Amino acid sequence: LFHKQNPSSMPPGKMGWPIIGETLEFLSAGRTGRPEKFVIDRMIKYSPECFKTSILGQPMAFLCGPSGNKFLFYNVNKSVKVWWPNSLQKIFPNSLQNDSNETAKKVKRLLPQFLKPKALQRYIGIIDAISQRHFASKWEGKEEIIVFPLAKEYTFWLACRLLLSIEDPDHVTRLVDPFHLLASGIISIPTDFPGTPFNKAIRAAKFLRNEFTTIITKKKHELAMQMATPTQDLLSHMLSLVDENGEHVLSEELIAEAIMGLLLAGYDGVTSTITLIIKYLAELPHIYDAVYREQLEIAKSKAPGELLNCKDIQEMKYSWNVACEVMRLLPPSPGVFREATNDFLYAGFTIPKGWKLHWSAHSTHWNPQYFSDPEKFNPTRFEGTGPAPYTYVPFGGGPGLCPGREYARLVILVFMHNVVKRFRWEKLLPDEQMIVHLSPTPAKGLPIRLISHEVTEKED
Ligand code: HEM
Repeated sequence: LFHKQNPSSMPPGKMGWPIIGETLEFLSAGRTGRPEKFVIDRMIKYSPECFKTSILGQPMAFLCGPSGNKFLFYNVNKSVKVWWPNSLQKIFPNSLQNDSNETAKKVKRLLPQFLKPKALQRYIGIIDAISQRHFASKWEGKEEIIVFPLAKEYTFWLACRLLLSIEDPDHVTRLVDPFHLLASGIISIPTDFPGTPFNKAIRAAKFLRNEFTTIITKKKHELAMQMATPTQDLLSHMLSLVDENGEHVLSEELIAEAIMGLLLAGYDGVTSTITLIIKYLAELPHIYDAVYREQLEIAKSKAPGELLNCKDIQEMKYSWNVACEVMRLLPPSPGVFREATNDFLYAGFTIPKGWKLHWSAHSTHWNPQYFSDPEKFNPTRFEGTGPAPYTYVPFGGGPGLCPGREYARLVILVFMHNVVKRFRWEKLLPDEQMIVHLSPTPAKGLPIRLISHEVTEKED
């Protein structure tokens, strides 16, 4: 399929306007909450395997279907390399995604050590404790809340604790807004004038870089004084790495950049998934009931005050299938970009060197060939052997598979446990639209009315 032949035709498709290409169509499909339409419409019109377009200032080929996904997962550093939009490269000049950077490679190799299931097990109790504190201070006693900003707080709070051991609420609050500005400026048209999302993101990145440098210096001091341990959080882990000569492996600058990248990678996707779980559970009472039953069993098995553990998480099978179905319908990460490092043929089409490539989870997640009635919410799709290989790809695949997926799973499941244990809820805006910029978000942040189980039980 992918071997070299005589130059063949370019992929079918439209390059759109000069420079902006089809960027506006791409962004507006997201803005109206139907990002999959950009991909699926073109697959139908041009080819189910590959089409060309021009977005974010670049000629680009979308490789579609399971074979497109697989090709892009496995050919990194062969026919393709990782590429991020120019906006991201300007915000993160030392990004971990820059594969030519040797030290970045070291950080990448280190991440799985901290983020693998075994290493994360010891944090389940902490995640539960923080989650309970979050519900006690932000949800309980309220009749109406807006979910998205609270989900952001929860996710960011946890990341600050698990990656950096920051516990002071004022400190977390000081970081959260710049962080959101950074996240929203990443996929934007890179015009650097005061007031543009891109400009705000660059300024936020500068502020956060300074903050993290201060945190790193403090942590270094604590480690030296044995007031912190190397395993207490990811930062301590990174700071404690020394080579055979006793020299520190990672520079402080790179650690600051790595932490920022990690917070960013983990923050948006998890926040979006949690918010959308609340949305779907409000819309689908039978799904809510099944999740509630599963979580209630686990809650009943615990002694008062006992925190969740690894075994409890294993019991949350149905809840995880629900989360997976949410990520199928509205993938938190819109897919990833690559760049062709030489001319090659794909599915009989010529892809020229320098062209950007994109795999989009929508090309399979919304394809009836792999997911029957794709628009239907059906968590049972994930039972048994589950979806066919390379069709369900919210976390990517192959060597670049997201190293944070287990972390995401724990944070999402602990949240589901604590929320259904306490409440039912109703959407206050039944027709609230979705917007997809980086990750999908309800346009008004998902305002809901909370109904506490205690109240319902008393009324019964
Ligand atoms: C629902 C939540 C999440 C989703 C949907 C998600 C999705 C993804 C995807 C699609 C990729 C790209 C794979 C590729 O290049 O082909 C990725 C990479 C990455 N993710 Fe996640 N992610 C999530 C949460 C997290 C969390 C919580 C962390 C960290 C704690 C994290 C850290 C990373 C890192 C460091 C990479 C880059 C890996 C590399 O370049 O080798 N992610 N993620």
